[in-house]
Amino acid sequence: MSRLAGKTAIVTGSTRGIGRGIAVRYGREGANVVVSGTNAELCEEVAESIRREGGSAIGIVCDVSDLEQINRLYDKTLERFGEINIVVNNAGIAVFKPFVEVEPETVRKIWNVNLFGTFFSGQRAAKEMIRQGKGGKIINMSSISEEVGTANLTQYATTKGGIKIMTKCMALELAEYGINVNAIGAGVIDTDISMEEFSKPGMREETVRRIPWGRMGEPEDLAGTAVFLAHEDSDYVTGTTVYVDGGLLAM
Ligand SMILES: NC(=O)C1=CN([C@@H]2O[C@H](COP(=O)(O)OP(=O)(O)OC[C@H]3O[C@@H](n4cnc5c(N)ncnc54)[C@H](O)[C@@H]3O)[C@@H](O)[C@H]2O)C=CC1
Ligand SMILES: C[C@H](O)[C@@H]1OC(=O)[C@H](O)[C@@H]1O
Repeated sequence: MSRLAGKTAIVTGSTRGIGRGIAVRYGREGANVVVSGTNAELCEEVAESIRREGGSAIGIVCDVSDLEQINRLYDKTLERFGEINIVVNNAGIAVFKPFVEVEPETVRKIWNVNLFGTFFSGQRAAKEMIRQGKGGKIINMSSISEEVGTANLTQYATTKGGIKIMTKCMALELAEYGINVNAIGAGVIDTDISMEEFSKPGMREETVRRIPWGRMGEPEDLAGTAVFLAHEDSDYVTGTTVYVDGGLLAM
């Protein structure tokens, strides 16, 4: 289980949920992992949990909606590990609200984290990978929401649709450098992002009822795909979304 030995991976928004699951798995696969998020203590806590298992990890604070902090994340990673081979642009937020009610500040905030953050972290990743001249792997966290509409999530789904086409355009531009750019299209995963929504009466049961696999996903359900897209086994895969959704999109 050392499929990523010798590689350095940044995972944005990895203090909990899906990002944490990916960071922990990357640690088990031998990568140097940079755990990142807006809370310094939590970054260090997750990095420490990876080190306790024998992995290599550090925590670096980064709010991905701030370009200066993105640049600091990459500078510090290079300072510590010398190279960046894998970047998972996972940080994301969602607010459930009807289209006709959602306020401009909320929309701006979501677009800044989900779109601006993914775009400019990806841009810096690409610049470093081109400079290093060894290719690289960029993985953007998307959703089934890039493909199907969801009521009350227009402000969020718009960002995932954007990430879908961003992934394709980046893949085209970066192919000549041997840099793969792909997305993971997650289904409904049991994390804090939708905790409030799923605590409404009947919501969880109704959602699970629609999932062919019969349960919501767990962060661990995505980790294997994240390893595949970070590994040379996926060298001929680029510009696409791999859906991990328990069959939701098959309906
Ligand atoms: N849970 C789900 O059902 C699905 C989630 N996703 C996506 O997966 C990604 C991770 O979400 P979850 O783990 O589910 O949610 P979560 O809320 O548990 O985790 C989100 C992570 O992003 C971090 N984050 C938030 N704002 C940030 C910022 N400005 N800068 C840096 N980090 C920030 C949070 O601290 C947290 O670590 C998101 O991009 C989300 O859109 C996609 C499809 C389904
Ligand atoms: C925020 C949603 O509950 C979550 O995010 C997604 O992208 C999925 O479609 C889930 O519904």
